[in-house]
Amino acid sequence: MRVDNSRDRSFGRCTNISIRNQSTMRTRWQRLQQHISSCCRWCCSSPSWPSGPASTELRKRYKEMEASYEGIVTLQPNSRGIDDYFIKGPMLGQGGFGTVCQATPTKRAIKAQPALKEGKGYALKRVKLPLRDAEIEMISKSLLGVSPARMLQFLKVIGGPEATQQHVTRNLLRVLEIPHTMHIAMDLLEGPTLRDWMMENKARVPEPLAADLTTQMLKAVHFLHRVAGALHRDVKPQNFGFTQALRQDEPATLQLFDMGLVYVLPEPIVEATAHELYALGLGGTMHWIPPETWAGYSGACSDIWGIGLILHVLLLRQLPFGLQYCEDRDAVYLAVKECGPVQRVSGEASAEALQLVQQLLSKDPSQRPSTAVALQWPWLRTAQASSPPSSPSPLSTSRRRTVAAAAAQRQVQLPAETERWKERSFWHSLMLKSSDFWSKAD
Ligand SMILES: Nc1ncnc2c1ncn2[C@@H]1O[C@H](COP(=O)(O)OP(=O)(O)OP(=O)(O)O)[C@@H](O)[C@H]1O
Repeated sequence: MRVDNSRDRSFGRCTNISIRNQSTMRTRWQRLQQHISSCCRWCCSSPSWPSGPASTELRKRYKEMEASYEGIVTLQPNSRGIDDYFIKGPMLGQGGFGTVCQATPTKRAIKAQPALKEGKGYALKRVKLPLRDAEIEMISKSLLGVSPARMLQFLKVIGGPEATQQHVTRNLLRVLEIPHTMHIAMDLLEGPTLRDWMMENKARVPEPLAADLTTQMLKAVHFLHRVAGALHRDVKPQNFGFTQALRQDEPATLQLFDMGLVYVLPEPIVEATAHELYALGLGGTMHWIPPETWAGYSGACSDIWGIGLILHVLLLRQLPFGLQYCEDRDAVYLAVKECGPVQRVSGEASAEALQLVQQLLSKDPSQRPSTAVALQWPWLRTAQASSPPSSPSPLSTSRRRTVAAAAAQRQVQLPAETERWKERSFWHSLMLKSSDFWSKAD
């Protein structure tokens, strides 16, 4: 069914946007929202796997996929554990949903997934699965919503070599430790996250570099939409990372990682579907959620909003719409709901750069350029051609990121108590995790 946006006029003009009717999914999602806050309190105190339909289906799906894809392993209780597959190293980071450590694959892991290389370091994310069936249904919404064949297609794309070329961190092996843990082995990002880099570099980013980073982010999202056929739903600086430690005068490669909220679509996005919205409910990280997602809808154009916000921060060192003043969910919701066009701050960025920011941050998602259109934006080309290639300045701390190094960077960079509240809350918004949002949800 195609409908206009009349169901929620408060979010502005959304004419000509088709919304796929997924009413059953929506009802299910609304029901599941009651459980969202408890997602952050997943625990594995009970040794038994829940026996409801969603968990049975999930296990069945994994078993089916394991049989035809080397990127999946399921481990039964009392059989082998993750330690038979990876030798764990230092912690790399902790998100709201998982902890990530460095790890090298054992022969067994390489046998399971030959793309893993002996002696090479990978990032291993450990996610505790919920024990309640409703929560399993919620986090597996995407997995259970498409056919196993389609899901396999998606996993193969994000585990394949093209992902690396297209600025997406490869997900190589998923190990489901029944009953309670999922491990995901990814390529290791050796440089800082974009958030850590932005926090260390206080100056505004020169336009050629901002254009280069924006192009890389757009390419990543374009690949996810058009080739992998999925929506990311959590585009923010915390989810982009540099593949290598940053060095003066060396170009830096940015990659999109953290597929935790990814929604796999039945088919890849094409230009004709780039503005379709799907009733997926509310999801993402507070300050980075676009207007239509607050109203329960997301589409490819919703991922564009996050890139617009990042570009705004790169160019102007602040979030638009007064978002940096917003400390809670209601304030963020109101700021986005009431937002108008991005204001031009004269002298701070070129008119051409601001024009792209304004388009990416159109309140009406149908007015946002698709990734294909944005990648052709004249400013992205002219800005990069206008000066010799610039590179992001290296961070002062350790080249290889470890939790200690990242924490040290943050400690050094977080503004002191005496500094303005505005700036403190801006940095605070960059530190938020998607789970912080949910834990504060009603
Ligand atoms: N491939 C990787 N290479 C290096 N470090 C990584 C990698 N993936 C994740 N990390 C580190 O682990 C941290 C947490 O990872 P991730 O963002 O995937 O967790 P999350 O629980 O989904 O987070 P969030 O709650 O923000 O969505 C990241 O901020 C990053 O520092």
